[in-house]
Amino acid sequence: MPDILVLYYSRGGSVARLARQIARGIGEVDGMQARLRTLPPVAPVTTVAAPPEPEDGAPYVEPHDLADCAGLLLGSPTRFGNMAAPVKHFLDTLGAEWASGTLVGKPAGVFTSTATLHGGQESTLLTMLVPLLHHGCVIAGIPFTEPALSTTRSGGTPYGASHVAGGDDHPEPTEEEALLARALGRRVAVLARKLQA
Ligand SMILES: Cc1cc2nc3c(=O)[nH]c(=O)nc-3n(C[C@H](O)[C@H](O)[C@H](O)COP(=O)(O)O)c2cc1C
Repeated sequence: MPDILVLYYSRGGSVARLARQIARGIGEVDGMQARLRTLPPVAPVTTVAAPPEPEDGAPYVEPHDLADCAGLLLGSPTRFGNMAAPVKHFLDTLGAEWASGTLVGKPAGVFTSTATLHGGQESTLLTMLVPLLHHGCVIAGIPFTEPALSTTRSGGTPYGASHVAGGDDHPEPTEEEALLARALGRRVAVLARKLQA
């Protein structure tokens, strides 16, 4: 069974921690496992095209990761109500994958982190789904049958998993944010297994 790709960019660690919860959820589904991959930063003036991979944490994504995966979870910090530039930059390199239908029929979900409660989580999550629709992904959100979706006082949305880091950028998800991130990971993994059957 191919892996579920959990691909994210994170500068301060919040999105990375959500990614780990999502990976846990994927691992809770029999026969499924997560492949964690990250993205390099971009800069207005680039002296090194691809900075060296960080020594700890997930390696940088490679094109074959998209081809190999049975499903995809895509994560980004919120930047002005939208995804961060490294994620958009990566998506903009996927012309060949779009043309050959690499992601067609694969289940996909999204996740984000913000500083503030009403600072654009939903706009970020929804706009991250748009390119995934162009790629033919089968979109998965979080249904309200997950009780934490109705009780959370911070992150966690029907459009995807999320975390509110606050003004001090606290990266650790709350219990409910973590529960909902795991639920999204499980859901994409279960869907991938069914779609492959
Ligand atoms: C340039 C920039 C723009 C940001 N825009 C928003 C925003 O629109 N709404 C918000 O609540 N937080 C915003 N933030 C805060 C980040 O979304 C927040 O710190 C997030 O948790 C970072 O995730 P990370 O720790 O994985 O890098 C912004 C941060 C930066 C650097």
